[in-house]
Amino acid sequence: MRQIKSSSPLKGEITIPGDKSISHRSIMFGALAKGVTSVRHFLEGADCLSTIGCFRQMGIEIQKESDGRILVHGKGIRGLTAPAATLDVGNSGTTTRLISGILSAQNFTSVLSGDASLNSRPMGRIIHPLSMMGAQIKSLRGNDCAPLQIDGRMDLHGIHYDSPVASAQVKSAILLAGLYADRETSVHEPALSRNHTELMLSQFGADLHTEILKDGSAEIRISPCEELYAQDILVPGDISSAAYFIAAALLVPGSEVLIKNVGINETRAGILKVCKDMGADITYLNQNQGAGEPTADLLVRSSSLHGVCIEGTVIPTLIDEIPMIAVLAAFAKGQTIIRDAAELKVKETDRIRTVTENLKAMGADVTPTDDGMIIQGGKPLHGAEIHPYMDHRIAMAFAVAGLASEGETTILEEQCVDVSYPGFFEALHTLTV
Ligand SMILES: O=C(O)C1=C[C@@H](OP(=O)(O)O)[C@@H](O)[C@H](O)C1
Ligand SMILES: C=C(OP(=O)(O)O)C(=O)O
Repeated sequence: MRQIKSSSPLKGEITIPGDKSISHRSIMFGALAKGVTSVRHFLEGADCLSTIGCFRQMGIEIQKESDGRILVHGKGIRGLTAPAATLDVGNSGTTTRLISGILSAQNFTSVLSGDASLNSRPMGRIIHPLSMMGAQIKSLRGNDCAPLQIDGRMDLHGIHYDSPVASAQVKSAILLAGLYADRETSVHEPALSRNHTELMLSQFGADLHTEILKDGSAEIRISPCEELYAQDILVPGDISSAAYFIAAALLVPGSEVLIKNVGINETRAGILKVCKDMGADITYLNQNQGAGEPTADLLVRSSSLHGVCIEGTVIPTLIDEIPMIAVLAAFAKGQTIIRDAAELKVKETDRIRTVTENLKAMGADVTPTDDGMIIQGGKPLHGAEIHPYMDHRIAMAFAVAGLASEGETTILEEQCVDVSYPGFFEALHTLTV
């Protein structure tokens, strides 16, 4: 457990660990490519280590160099070998869903299983479209959750799938299976979800096209692929992790923090737009197009915030940041409404419940709804005992809430932050002394 006290101004600069979504993909696509993929600024969080563990179990050599680079010795698109044991996907939804697309097309059987949270998250959303492609996937407990048994097939068909959710994990699972299909595969999603798979797979040599339709929905097409080719990847800082420092600097009066080299891909940067709409003082410096993913340094100064309405196509671009945004809203003047965010219910926890329960414990006026929450901001918050229920994003969002509240806040299960940000509390501490 970790004690957090109300803080003096945050000052200084910080470099954020690598993006979790991009780190996962660098290992997966590197494993399927011909040659050695080098990954700089890889996130060594528990989720990405689960991905590394799974590919090692399938015969891929992955090593860390003394300069910190991760080298993935890819064996080509058909080079994976049958794992001797169950693949341990830990707490990671991204590992589970993306790898399922790949495993559906292998010439071996595999079983995937994770921790209690992971094994209760919905997998029907990938079982259904992958089965349409001819995949053989069984939920071993018959509840559409992991453990999953995947009997790989070499004869997948290309399909068109109209996805009911804007989910990069669903989209990516289908596109990855589509690499191996007999014809083009396409996915339509109600709003464009994070597009790291499309950007990085193209860089590795796959043929992908994205079309944004008039109503804001998106269609992504992929052609079957003979071979992918190893790449040098530089992973940008994770905007989802930067979110905690952006919020801390905004909330604690007198703060000024420079957050270096943050990924600002439009399909991820919704939090920046929302913060600006709330009145935040954030300046972009050193903008860089870099290796396919745009980055910037963010200069954040404490600001007086006001409530906003967050809904529609912006939701997928900030879905993991909603716990932090809800805390910001509790400190902002006036009402904030978050809607169209029912996906929050199927993350590591039901984040509508865990966010509203913990905000209430700190004295906030918040009402959960079916697809979000309504927050009457501006009441002073007080310290409380915070229950993350092992959800890393809840632990970090409420540590920041504690910095801006009266008295002492206790974050239980502090170690859960290791899923996406090992060293988070120490990093926060360096800015508050
Ligand atoms: O593809 C990815 O890397 C991710 C997609 C999102 O999940 P969904 O696709 O379920 O929305 C996000 O919440 C998760 O943290 C990472
Ligand atoms: C939802 C998350 O991750 P995943 O789905 O990969 O477990 C997250 O990191 O907030």
